[in-house]
Amino acid sequence: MHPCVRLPLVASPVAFATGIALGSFVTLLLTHKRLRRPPYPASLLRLRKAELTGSARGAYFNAEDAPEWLRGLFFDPALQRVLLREWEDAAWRRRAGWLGTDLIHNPEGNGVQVVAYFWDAAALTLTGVVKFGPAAESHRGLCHGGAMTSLMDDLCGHICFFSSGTPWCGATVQVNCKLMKPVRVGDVHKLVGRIDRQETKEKGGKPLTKVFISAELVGERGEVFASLEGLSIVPVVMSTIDDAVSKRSWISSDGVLRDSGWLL
Ligand SMILES: CCCCCCCCCCCCCC(=O)SCCNC(=O)CCNC(=O)[C@H](O)C(C)(C)COP(=O)(O)OP(=O)(O)OC[C@H]1O[C@@H](n2cnc3c(N)ncnc32)[C@H](O)[C@@H]1OP(=O)(O)O
Repeated sequence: MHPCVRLPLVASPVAFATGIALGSFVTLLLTHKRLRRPPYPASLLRLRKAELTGSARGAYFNAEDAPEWLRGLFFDPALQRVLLREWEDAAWRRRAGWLGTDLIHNPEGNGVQVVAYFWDAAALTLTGVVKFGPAAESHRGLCHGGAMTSLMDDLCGHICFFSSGTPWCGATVQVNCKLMKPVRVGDVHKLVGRIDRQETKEKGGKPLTKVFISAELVGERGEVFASLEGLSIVPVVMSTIDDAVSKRSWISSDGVLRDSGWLL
């Protein structure tokens, strides 16, 4: 056979191997690039609180989305804006092992929503902007009492975590909620909670702290719609998964309290 005729037979395994090598190289490059890509949305890792004013800036709820009477929270220097990655970044939330959407912090939700939390570390006070959507309805045009109770449970858990250096350090064990006025679908109210006192004692050779929490859901004219007397206990290990997400810590800078999940 003429050597020219045999050439493709010899060349094809070489071309095949070269293709494989090239393909692997490109895949490696892409993977490497993906691993090195800054966390999404990258801007949320860098922005100072004062810059979180408009939706173009990244967070799903900002000063310009808030009613006038609550806008000051976004600019109060005593308050840190809380940005947890699992609330803001749905793709990361799925990748990191969450199974669904947060009952209270779902950007796409239309039930009861805390759309922004602000932490005052000196006063141990947590303030939230709360929206009540149509999925929270029970009586015609009015919200379900469970919407207010879920809200209070969320505050109780978070106030305990924000006041501590590590996440998932405790558990809410009591949410005693007083429902005082009907909340209308479409209302936007302010939630204010605080740590009233803490009692530490020894249990099984280890310290156990009871954190007593109170809170109110208030309207624009100061009317109280619901109140809370809550109790959390610390430490309690709630997560059964031992990974980097479970070991997150707080990053406090430029008026923002972020979880270290933004770095994962
Ligand atoms: C940096 C990144 C951060 C990310 C943060 C994400 C945040 C997400 C936040 C999400 C937040 C969302 C919302 C959420 O939070 S979601 C979590 C909702 N909470 C739960 O699911 C808790 C369920 N309960 C339990 O699992 C157990 O009860 C635990 C494990 C907590 C305690 O069982 P354990 O067997 O270990 O303890 P113990 O029974 O010896 O009790 C110890 C002490 O406590 C007292 N006690 C107990 N229960 C009650 C009670 N009901 N009322 C009054 N007191 C109570 C008890 O009398 C005793 O005191 P004393 O009698 O010795 O004086």
